[in-house]
Amino acid sequence: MDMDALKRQAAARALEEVRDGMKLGLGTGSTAKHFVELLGEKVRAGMKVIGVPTSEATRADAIRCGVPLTTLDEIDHLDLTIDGADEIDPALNLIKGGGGALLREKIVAAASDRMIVIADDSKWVDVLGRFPLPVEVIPFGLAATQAAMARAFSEAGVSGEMLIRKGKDGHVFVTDGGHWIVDAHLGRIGDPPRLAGLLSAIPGVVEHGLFIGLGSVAVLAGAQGIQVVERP
Ligand SMILES: O=C[C@H](O)[C@H](O)[C@H](O)COP(=O)(O)O
Repeated sequence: MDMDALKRQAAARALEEVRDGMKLGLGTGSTAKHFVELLGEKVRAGMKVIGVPTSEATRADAIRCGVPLTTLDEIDHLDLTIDGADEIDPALNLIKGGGGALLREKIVAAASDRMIVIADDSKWVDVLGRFPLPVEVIPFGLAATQAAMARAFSEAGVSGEMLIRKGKDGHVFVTDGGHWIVDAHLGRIGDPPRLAGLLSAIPGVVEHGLFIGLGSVAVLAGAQGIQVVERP
């Protein structure tokens, strides 16, 4: 089965957790897009839900699929967020932000009672870090911020190249919040909560792609079927 079919299966399984009347966080990326499309079918069949999108791309998808939207200014609490991930470890720590939406994704996940992470099972890893860690930064003082990041990496026992993300057009990638992303190629992150804390303490870092204690359940689709893993 191709990867896209697995992503859709994970999205369909997560949709079974959605109840009438729920306030939902809508994730970003190719897996979350399947969820929004399937949710749109339910809405057209009469289900009443309202969603908060985690990116301008998801906002456009949700509108196209007829999913009613609101914002975290109108409501301050969500029942459930469904989102993809770039890597998931057995503690359900995540790396997110491959699509650049980590900041809004984390704000929305943190405002939710539960977060279901949907993915094909290639995202499941023993140790996070093979996927470059996205760190959203303020362009002002970038060299100083990167130096502080290097110190944080060293304190957390990791190291690796930091690359400023470029878009397909070759220009610096700019997030929905107007910031830049540094992708840190760390290889192996032995202690994700420690690194998360160190990065969060750097003034020029707006947010990082380590999601610690936010994922409640992972729905993983693979050749052998669907696996549902609860956070230990
Ligand atoms: O910024 C993007 C998000 O964190 C995505 O959820 C993540 O990159 C996974 O995306 P995909 O489902 O396309 O692999």
